[in-house]
Amino acid sequence: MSESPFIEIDHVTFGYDSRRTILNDVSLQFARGKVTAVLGGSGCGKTTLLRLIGGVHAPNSGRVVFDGEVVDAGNKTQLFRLRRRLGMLFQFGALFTDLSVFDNVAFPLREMTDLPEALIRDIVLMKLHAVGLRGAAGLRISEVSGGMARRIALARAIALDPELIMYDEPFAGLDLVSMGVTAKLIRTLTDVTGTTTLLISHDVPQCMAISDWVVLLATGGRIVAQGTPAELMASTEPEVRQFVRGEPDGPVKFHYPAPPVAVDFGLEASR
Ligand SMILES: Nc1ncnc2c1ncn2[C@@H]1O[C@H](COP(=O)(O)OP(=O)(O)OP(=O)(O)O)[C@@H](O)[C@H]1O
Repeated sequence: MSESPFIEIDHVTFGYDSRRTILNDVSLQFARGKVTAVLGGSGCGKTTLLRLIGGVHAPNSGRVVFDGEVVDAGNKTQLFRLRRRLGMLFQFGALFTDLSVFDNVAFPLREMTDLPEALIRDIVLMKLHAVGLRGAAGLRISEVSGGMARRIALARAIALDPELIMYDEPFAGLDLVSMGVTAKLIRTLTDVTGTTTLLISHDVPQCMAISDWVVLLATGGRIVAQGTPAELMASTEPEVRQFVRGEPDGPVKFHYPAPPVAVDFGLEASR
């Protein structure tokens, strides 16, 4: 990577408590202006990684570097400044259901800036236009489909023109068409605005289709592999193949270690 990365995870170890390490000596880089996807099974620490980047938690050791600045989870002034540069699309959108589409997108602008309402209106309509939903501004959230809700959440995430956008499971719960629309939108927004995009997901095909770089993560934050989608799809490494093809069994076993079936069902004396 020639240019300095926008985000650097530098030998980070983290656990929510002392009993269990969630990320163990993880080092990763997220390139400027690119879409990077972090793929991995449930519980391997993807969301935790986003929380560390956002300064919600501090690593036990190692550093998170945000555009050259070490993130200090204890420094409120710094966090406020950095979070102003960060857009976040939460799992399932997390929209305010009692507000209109317009007010959901306007929310961060009203909370974080002193812009006059007339300007806020123009920005909100522009952002909704970018996701194809300017015409839906007056609807209530209860009146929109799941796919539309995801796009509204996207419009809200880009309201403040962030330099980094982090998407937590942007495809979860969507039908195939809405998934494709959302994926294409993430790619287009990155290209048009030059943001750095970080995407965490279980969805291999969508991530492969829109990412510049893909990281495969396993339990403990172990990096199984990383590379361009083409490199990973062509890999002959058994664990990578299992991952990208979604095969139920391979180096990662379907069965959690257990005694033989015959022993558990009393068909054979335990050894
Ligand atoms: N606030 C918390 N306190 C304690 N443990 C937590 C907390 N949040 C997550 N964990 C645990 O940390 C591990 C990693 O969780 P994380 O949400 O980062 O995984 P993930 O890869 O994003 O999973 P998923 O794909 O299911 O969202 C899990 O075992 C989870 O139970």
